[in-house]
Amino acid sequence: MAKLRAAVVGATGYAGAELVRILVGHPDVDLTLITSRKQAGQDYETIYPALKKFVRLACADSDTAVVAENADVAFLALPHKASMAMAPGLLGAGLRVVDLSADFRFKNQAAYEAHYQPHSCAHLLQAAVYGLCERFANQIARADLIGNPGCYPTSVLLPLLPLVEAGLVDLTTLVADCKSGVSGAGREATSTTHFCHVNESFKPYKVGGHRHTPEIDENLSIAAGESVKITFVPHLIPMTRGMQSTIYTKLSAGADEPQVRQCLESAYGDAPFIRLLAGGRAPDTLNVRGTNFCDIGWAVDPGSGRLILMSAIDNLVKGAAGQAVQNMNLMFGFAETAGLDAVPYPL
Ligand SMILES: NC(=O)C1=CN([C@@H]2O[C@H](COP(=O)(O)OP(=O)(O)OC[C@H]3O[C@@H](n4cnc5c(N)ncnc54)[C@H](OP(=O)(O)O)[C@@H]3O)[C@@H](O)[C@H]2O)C=CC1
Ligand SMILES: CC(=O)N[C@@H](CCC(=O)OP(=O)(O)O)C(=O)O
Repeated sequence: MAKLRAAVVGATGYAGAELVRILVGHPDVDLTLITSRKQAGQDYETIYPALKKFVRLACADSDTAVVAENADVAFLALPHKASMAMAPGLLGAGLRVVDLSADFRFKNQAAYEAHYQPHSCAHLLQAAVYGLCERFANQIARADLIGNPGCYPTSVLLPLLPLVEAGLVDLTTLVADCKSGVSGAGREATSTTHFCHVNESFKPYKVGGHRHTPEIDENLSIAAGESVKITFVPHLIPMTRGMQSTIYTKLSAGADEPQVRQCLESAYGDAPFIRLLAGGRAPDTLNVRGTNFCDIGWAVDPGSGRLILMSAIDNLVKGAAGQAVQNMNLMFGFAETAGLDAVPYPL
């Protein structure tokens, strides 16, 4: 049977490179096209030498018509705004699209526009499916356009959504304290992501105004059936990849730890990429590095009675490219783990 033809648009960026790495090892996919504007014409192995002997493609320019001719599915690993300029043309040509930017993550256009920019194809927002695979697999399977979730929202929503749906947590007391490796900021160094600024340093950023807050709020609110506002504080940590989120909340009246455990087990017992760590064990970014796993731990603090949820993902994999490929697997009826089943490094 012919393999599915896949294109990675923005293949020279960090999320794009991770997509290329995963897709060249995918049993059901032929990676037919990789693109970049600035590095068009350049052999990929000269850009990412680690992939020599695995990728024998040169970058094509990021042109909608060329992508449409050469692929059945397109991954848009582009900045916000660039994705919404390309997606309608690709959909119109019959491709299915997984967009890694925020352009198709929101149902609420006003919320998107308040934190990003005016939307140029807002008519697609309702048809697009939020690609949080463990929660929306049925809708994803039928979707032509996926808004792949942000890395921080993935790490916060996976532990929290089942508990919110079950009414186990007090929605007025949610706090998410999250840390990301520097690759989350993309390939272009800035004055705040430069080695000298990040090395041996640790700090919160965009406090009270990060664009992932409305994305988290929208999904918590849908799950709760009422407006929910979380306090979310991101931090930059001096490592290349990895994301750790610690979430604090009061339990609802009468709720306890065994109910929390049962709720998470019933939500994720069969989920191939969620690993539940019972007994207060803390997830560690080391254990998910390069993998599509989300490790989740929890504990009830005996003093305050607060529930503490903890999650660890690789921001480039479960937080971006891995989840994007998992979405493609669900859309095309492949095994959910296809291309994503490499065994993690134990250290
Ligand atoms: N890094 C991460 O951990 C995560 C990233 N994401 C999302 O994935 C997307 C890509 O992120 P990331 O890989 O980090 O970003 P990078 O800056 O590393 O890469 C961006 C890519 O897009 C191309 N590009 C940039 N501007 C444009 C444009 N205007 N039109 C067409 N192509 C363009 C670049 O190549 P060229 O300029 O040569 O065309 C490059 O290949 C973003 O939307 C990001 O929010 C999501 C979750 C996590
Ligand atoms: C460390 C760092 O800078 N992280 C990025 C978020 C990562 C990401 O790419 O998120 P989107 O998919 O929504 O763009 C940030 O805080 O903006």
